[in-house]
Amino acid sequence: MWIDITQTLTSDIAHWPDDTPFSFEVAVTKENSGSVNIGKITTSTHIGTHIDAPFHFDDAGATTELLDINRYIGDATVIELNEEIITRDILEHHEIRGTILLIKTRQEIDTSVFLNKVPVLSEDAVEYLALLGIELFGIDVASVDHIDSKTLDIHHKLYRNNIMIIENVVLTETDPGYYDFIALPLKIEGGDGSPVRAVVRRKENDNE
Ligand SMILES: N[C@@H](CC(=O)c1ccccc1NC=O)C(=O)O
Ligand SMILES: [Zn+2]
Ligand SMILES: [Zn+2]
Repeated sequence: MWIDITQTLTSDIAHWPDDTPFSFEVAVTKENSGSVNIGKITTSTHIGTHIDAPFHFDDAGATTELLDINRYIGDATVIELNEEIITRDILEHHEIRGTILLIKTRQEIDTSVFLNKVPVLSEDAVEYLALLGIELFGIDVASVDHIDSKTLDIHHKLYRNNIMIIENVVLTETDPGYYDFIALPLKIEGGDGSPVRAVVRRKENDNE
């Protein structure tokens, strides 16, 4: 069974301060058109469960339509941590398999609240993930850097180590373990990121 680990896009879903909120409306109604309802969305690309294209933090980085979809489908490990700074030493205490690591740091998520305090990886933790062969890093908060960071050091460090980023995954219903994972970005030309529909399926055999 596939498990949805995506935030629902609602009119009150949290957005970055001063950023574009998410909105959906039925812009044309069946009554008016005589045939169909037609929706219209307005949103930041960094809304809810989403991926960051490298162009988000590097003008020379790849934009959304150029991303390799193979990075966003694969074998994932979910681990649960409570530390504010996630170091290599902490990660070494967990058996991480596959190319995707998802870190669960929250037992409850209110998607209408923008959390200002988030756990972050240390630089040596990023190097360790690269050493393990991780290609996609995900976490259940709005950013892989401190919320007030202007330099986005961990975004850049992950990028330099060839690790892509997914933020705001919902892991409240997901126990630590090994999963198949899919979360595909929209093919937005010139895009700096994209909301995704992220799903996981527990591996039947944990030795797989
Ligand atoms: N790096 C964040 C987004 C981010 O930093 C941001 C998004 C919208 C408006 C402002 C932002 N950062 C401001 O300092 C992210 O990856 O979603
Ligand atoms: Zn983002
Ligand atoms: Zn980000």
